[in-house]
Amino acid sequence: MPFSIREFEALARDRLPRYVYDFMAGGADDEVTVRANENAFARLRLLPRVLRGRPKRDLGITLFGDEITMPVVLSPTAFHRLADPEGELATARAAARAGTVMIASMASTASIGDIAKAGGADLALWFQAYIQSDTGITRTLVRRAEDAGCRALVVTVDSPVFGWRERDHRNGFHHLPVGWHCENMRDLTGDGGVLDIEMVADLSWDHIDQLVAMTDLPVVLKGVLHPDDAVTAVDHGVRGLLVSNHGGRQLDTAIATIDAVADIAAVVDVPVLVDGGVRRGTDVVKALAFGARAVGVGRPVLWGLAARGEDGVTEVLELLRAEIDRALALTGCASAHEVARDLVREDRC
Ligand SMILES: Cc1cc2nc3c(=O)[nH]c(=O)nc-3n(C[C@H](O)[C@H](O)[C@H](O)COP(=O)(O)O)c2cc1C
Ligand SMILES: O=C(O)C(=O)c1ccccc1
Repeated sequence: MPFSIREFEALARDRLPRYVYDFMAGGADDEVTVRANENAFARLRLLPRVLRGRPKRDLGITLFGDEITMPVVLSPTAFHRLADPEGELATARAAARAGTVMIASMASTASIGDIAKAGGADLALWFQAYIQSDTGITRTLVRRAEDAGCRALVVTVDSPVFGWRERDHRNGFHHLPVGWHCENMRDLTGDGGVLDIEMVADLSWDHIDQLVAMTDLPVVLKGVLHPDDAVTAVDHGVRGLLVSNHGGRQLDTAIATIDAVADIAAVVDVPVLVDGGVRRGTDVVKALAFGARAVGVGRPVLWGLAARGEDGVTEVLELLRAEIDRALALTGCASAHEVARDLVREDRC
């Protein structure tokens, strides 16, 4: 069994067709931000406390009333069937087993209803949506998420247009293999077809007002990086923020997310999550120190899924759990809530 997420990535790379690995690993333009997300974690150094007498650690946290067993959620990623034949159904089972949140992508290769069934009653399932230009379509997607028992709605706002992914262009990867579809986009117009997901360039805060009014589910904005946008979001009824640069797949040279999260957590009272470049338990502790309630992982889940299916996702999540537990012990913290800002220092060199 691999000993680290890095080793899972190597296994996945060996197993996947080149164009699939490139789609998953790659990002926009020169991939500066893909690398920056990971490098920014490495640049931060921990300043541990000693002799605080803690027999064991509590990794649990609460999100919108649901208790989850560790401060790690599965960020939404498209097309899990490219990684494993069971696709999102395997991911949902692994998330349920781990006792954490799965954020299912609108671009899933299984429908939100089928994902909910696979995960079972214990899975805290959230749905990620791109707001569509036709409000009726957006409303239908929201109803499907509600009917599936989703506990929150995550609206991705960093994608008014699609990022320029050079690897995909080089590989000619623009569509799913024949016969596979974004199952959430089926039967939206009454003709039994599957709609393409639109990136909508004129999205505005009005759309967020509309969406918040459309549902009783808590709305989380994904892709906020500027503290002023975070404050505005809360003013518009948004109940949580996922600080994200889409894993470096949208705006290249965007700030590393761990460098953005503290300034956002400082100005809002809602739960703040962060994703991008989390590969070790120590990364999670750094995010908690900067005020995040939890982190999201995108690619690590895909590496587990590609390497060993459902068990691979479980192994990735359990590796992270063990690493977080060890990092908490070694920094002198008894729980996720005890991680204080002064545990992290910028590296001086
Ligand atoms: C292959 C792939 C597909 C993704 N698809 C989506 C998506 O459908 N919706 C979305 O909001 N974010 C999507 N993302 C972004 C992730 O939710 C997340 O922000 C990012 O992967 C976090 O960085 P990490 O991969 O370094 O953990 C995708 C990321 C990857 C790598
Ligand atoms: O690849 C992505 O990052 C992504 O967000 C996406 C969205 C819709 C369809 C396919 C991929």
